[in-house]
Amino acid sequence: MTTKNLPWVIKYRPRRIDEVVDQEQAKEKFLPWLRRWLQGRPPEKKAALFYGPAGVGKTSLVEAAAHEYGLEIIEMNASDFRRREDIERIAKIAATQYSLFGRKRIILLDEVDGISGTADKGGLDAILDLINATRHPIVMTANDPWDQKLRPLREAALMIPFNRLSERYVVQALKRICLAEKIECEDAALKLIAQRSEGDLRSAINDLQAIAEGYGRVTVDIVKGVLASRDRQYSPWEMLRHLFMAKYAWQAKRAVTHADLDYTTMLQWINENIAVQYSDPEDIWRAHESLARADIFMGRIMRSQSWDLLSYVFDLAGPGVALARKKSKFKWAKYQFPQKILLLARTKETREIRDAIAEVIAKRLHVSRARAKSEVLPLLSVIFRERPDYAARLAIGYNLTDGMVKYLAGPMYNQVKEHINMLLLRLEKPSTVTTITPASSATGTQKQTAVSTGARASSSSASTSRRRASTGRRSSSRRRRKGGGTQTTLPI
Ligand SMILES: Nc1ncnc2c1ncn2[C@@H]1O[C@H](COP(=O)(O)OP(=O)(O)OP(=O)(O)O)[C@@H](O)[C@H]1O
Repeated sequence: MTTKNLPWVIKYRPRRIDEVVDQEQAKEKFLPWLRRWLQGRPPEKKAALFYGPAGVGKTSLVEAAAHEYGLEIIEMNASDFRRREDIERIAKIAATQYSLFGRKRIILLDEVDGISGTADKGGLDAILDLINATRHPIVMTANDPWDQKLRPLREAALMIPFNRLSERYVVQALKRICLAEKIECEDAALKLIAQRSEGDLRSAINDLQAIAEGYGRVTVDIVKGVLASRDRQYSPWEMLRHLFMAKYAWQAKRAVTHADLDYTTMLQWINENIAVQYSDPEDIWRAHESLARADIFMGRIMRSQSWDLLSYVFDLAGPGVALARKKSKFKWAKYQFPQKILLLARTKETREIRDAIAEVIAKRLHVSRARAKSEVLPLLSVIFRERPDYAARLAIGYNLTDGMVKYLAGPMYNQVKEHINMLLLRLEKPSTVTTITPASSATGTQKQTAVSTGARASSSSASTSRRRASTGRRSSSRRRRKGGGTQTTLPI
């Protein structure tokens, strides 16, 4: 992926310790502890536990320090703590002094508060064993380290608190990104984003990128509009973005419960965008598995009206899909409109055109609309595809709209249109210009065009075009005699 497509939280993450802003107290505790490791004098507490709200620089500080001191990062997160072989793999690494290339290491155990209840007791014990045996610094991160079950970890680690960033620093960070991306950003707009983020720089940067990419600039009005709409409901695109970016189950659940879509359509949107967002086949498989279960519950709800099952749909379609991502790196994906919905829309459009053609035929041939549709329309379609010259006469004679001609002629549309134009030119005075003009009412809801000639034709209204269709040869020839020459209707 080029840096152009990278999420800005990744593109602009700190590379140096001094780029991690507004966390001076944390640095004051962490850096001396780390330096002792690097000087070969491991501190008494072999692990540090970074704790505090999301998006304030806990992981960034580890990464920046590793970069600055040339350390190799070995990283694990909560979902790996359950797999014995993963813990053993990391334990082996922790027990060796140097990496293959002679670099020192730092072990990062992200989100240790994700270890839940007794189910992960084995994982917790394995981490404690790791801390005892390690020959490398271990940094753990957590948002909420105060759970009773994490007590042994708290006791084994140097506790390092992280605070929410102050508004001033968030605004500064956003401004730097605006400059680098050459985006017009109003200071007051950045302030609004910062206030809204409540000290979570990750969420502020994500908001900035979404607004800048969506609107091309960041102004107070735009930010106000976007933030207000967010309090209401998520558009399908916002829902997907929040869902796939969710780090915690509650974020993913919020994305699906706030989607401004009916539940079945929402599942469709997620279904068709999983593979757009995830790249690892196993992640994709897991996400679809969870979504399929959500769909089964949805089916049950529709059949039995048991709406109490809805929370299972939300859990499986939200956290189930979001937390299925284990290996795929986050990327800034362009979500697509579900093809299934597009196809349904197209079918509706086609149905409307067929009805309109049937109406024209029924009036002309004095047959029912049903008969026109089942018996005449297929025949007409064959003629339009086989005999463009004759089709042109029919189109003009029946006063068919451009949409109708397109539907009947299919791939032969251009040929039929050519014949229509030639015919119209022959019928009119040589100086007349041939145009395809709007006749918006011909099929009710659709915007269509009727086949006509002459400069004034564009002003012809729907009712006159219908009248012309029924009065046929006499009215058109009368108009030609009068010298108006705006609409030609051919007999068949
Ligand atoms: N103090 C900071 N200084 C500079 N950038 C920051 C800071 N905090 C957050 N960021 C930006 O936000 C992104 C996310 O930060 P980071 O992953 O370090 O948060 P975190 O505190 O580890 O959050 P979580 O608890 O959710 O893991 C970073 O990539 C960086 O762009």
